[in-house]
Amino acid sequence: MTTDRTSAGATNGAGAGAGAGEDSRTVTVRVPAKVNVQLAVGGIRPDGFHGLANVFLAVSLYDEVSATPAATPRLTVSGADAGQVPLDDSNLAVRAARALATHHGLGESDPVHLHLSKDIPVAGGMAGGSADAAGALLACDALWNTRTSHDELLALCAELGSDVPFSLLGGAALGRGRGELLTPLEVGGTFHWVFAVADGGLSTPAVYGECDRLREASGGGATVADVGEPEPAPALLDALRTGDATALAAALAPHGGGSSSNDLQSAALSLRPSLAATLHAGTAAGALAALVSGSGPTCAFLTKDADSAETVAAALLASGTCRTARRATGPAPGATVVG
Ligand SMILES: C[C@](O)(CO)[C@H](O)COP(=O)(O)OP(=O)(O)OC[C@H]1O[C@@H](n2ccc(N)nc2=O)[C@H](O)[C@@H]1O
Ligand SMILES: Nc1ncnc2c1ncn2[C@@H]1O[C@H](COP(=O)(O)OP(=O)(O)OP(=O)(O)O)[C@@H](O)[C@H]1O
Repeated sequence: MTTDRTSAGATNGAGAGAGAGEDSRTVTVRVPAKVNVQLAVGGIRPDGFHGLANVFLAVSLYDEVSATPAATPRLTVSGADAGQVPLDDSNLAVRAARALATHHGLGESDPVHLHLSKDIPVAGGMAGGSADAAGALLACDALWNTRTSHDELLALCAELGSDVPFSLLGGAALGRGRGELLTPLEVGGTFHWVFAVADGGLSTPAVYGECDRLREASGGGATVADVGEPEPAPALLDALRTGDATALAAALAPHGGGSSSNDLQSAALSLRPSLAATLHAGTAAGALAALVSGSGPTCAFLTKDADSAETVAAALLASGTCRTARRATGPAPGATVVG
């Protein structure tokens, strides 16, 4: 079911611009979801974030963000998960538009109607809110003709959230720091994925907190000193560079069994034990590898090709272990103006 929700006063500024009426000048930006093919989580830093070696891959599930001049600020959202998206000032797209306006000293003089057409699962570990933030930045920059440089846009993205710079960049990249310091990665082919979307989301801070709790309980500690510097796996980077799905699958489960290149996987499973059945259903149907996407609860399945992806998606749906199964390929381009 598609819902369309509206909020008045939810975008940049509170008042009407001088005579500005809603008009037909709309800029639309398409932004991809992500899967973390590796998420090596270090210790807690003094600022409360975790140091990461975060290998991002953008995949072909997209949100679209449209910005239109309006008499008063507005935010509307459509899509199957629209009911779960906040319409107030906490919405990341609203925060992004405000951040850009402030950066250019525009104040509240150019109210916009932001519309989010959501196809990325909400609170699913696929950076949906981050995609909307990156999309709103690019759309408002084009609408306001503020000509923000790529580096300035990346800096604004980093202020909005750790995943937001990658949503702007797309493709594949290694994220250091808290995930915001990006180095683009070469990818030698197209990878086919299936994403099993769960009922209900998981909170990202709660999953990081559970990761710390599990580490402390096993005697490993949770600070930088205890955990050490996270590093990307050379075999995983090689598999991306050569476009070799079988080699990438091996790197996603480096020690066989239930091991995962995603250090948050055991925390997501601890908070949502039913995900074990989802992971099992996909591998039993022939997926090359299965892992939790980022902080979850979406589960990601790497498949040999498009036909295998179709088989795995059908089996996941039939298993009753997920709400829906979506097919996608990666890498996908980053935030792009489409209209
Ligand atoms: C799990 C991932 O999606 C993997 O890409 C990201 O690390 C999360 O990125 P995000 O959703 O953009 O997260 P942010 O909005 O920056 O941070 C939300 C919360 O997640 C936790 N957080 C996030 C990133 C990070 N490197 N360490 C953390 O501990 C912190 O509790 C933080 O307050
Ligand atoms: N534009 C937005 N779209 C979706 N959620 C948003 C948005 N803005 C703010 N949020 C809030 O952010 C929370 C996380 O949503 P999001 O879809 O970004 O999760 P996620 O994909 O798990 O994030 P990540 O993978 O970056 O950790 C939601 O529960 C919602 O309250």
